[in-house]
Amino acid sequence: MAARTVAVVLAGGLGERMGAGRPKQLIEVGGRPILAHAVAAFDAHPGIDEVLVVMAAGHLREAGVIAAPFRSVTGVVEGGATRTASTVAALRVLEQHPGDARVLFHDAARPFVEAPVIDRVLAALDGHDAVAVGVPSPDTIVVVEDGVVASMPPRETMSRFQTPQGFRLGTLRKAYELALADPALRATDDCGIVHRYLPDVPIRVVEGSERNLKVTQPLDAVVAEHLATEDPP
Ligand SMILES: Nc1ccn([C@@H]2O[C@H](COP(=O)(O)OP(=O)(O)OP(=O)(O)O)[C@@H](O)[C@H]2O)c(=O)n1
Ligand SMILES: C[C@](O)(CO)[C@H](O)COP(=O)(O)O
Repeated sequence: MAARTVAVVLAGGLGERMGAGRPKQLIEVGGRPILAHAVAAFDAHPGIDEVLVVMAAGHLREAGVIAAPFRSVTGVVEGGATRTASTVAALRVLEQHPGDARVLFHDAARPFVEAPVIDRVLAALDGHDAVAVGVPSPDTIVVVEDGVVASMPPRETMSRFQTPQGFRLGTLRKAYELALADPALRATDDCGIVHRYLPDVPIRVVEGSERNLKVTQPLDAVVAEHLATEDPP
């Protein structure tokens, strides 16, 4: 199979912090589900060949209906109990793709990812096997241990990670192979897996966007509704 560029939209979570009684990616903002916004961003991007949706168990039919209008969606598959397990489910579906394929993992909970951010990730994958998206932190970030400050990294070195995170598929496969053999595996994202298990692989960080927020708690849904209805910048 020729190397393609695949966007995986991770929608396998249950949205417990949102407390909406159903996965937050099914909630509507600006008149359509959060999941539809995220899928639409990749479907419309000329650099993306296909989109794979990973959905929470019990909600595949609903996700299928949402994904149906998008021509580049090639599948809606069931996720796992953790974000990491949902990525593994996607990697299984992508088994036939060659190692030099480009794959972008995006949180369905980030409905307003913009084309320039996707452009930057794709461009950086020409020179790097792993790419993250980050924005500067307006707050001072500290490491807290046992309720006291253990260290205060210089703020200008701090970046808040967003998605999509991009990889050459072979590199991500290798990182996950090592991760899955580790009984102490814990990670909040796919770059975390590469950083921990393939520490010699540089992870290029490109500029994200403040609009690319992750809808996590009820206040985020209010902000998202506002962003969905305001005029584009
Ligand atoms: N088992 C999981 C958990 C999370 N995700 C996805 O990873 C993204 C970021 O996760 P998060 O914001 O934590 O979503 P939830 O897990 O749904 O939220 P919560 O932790 O509040 O339950 C979301 O798009 C979510 O659907 C996933 O695909 N599979
Ligand atoms: C991948 C991520 O969005 C980067 O900020 C974040 O780590 C996801 O964390 P979550 O706990 O699954 O929301």
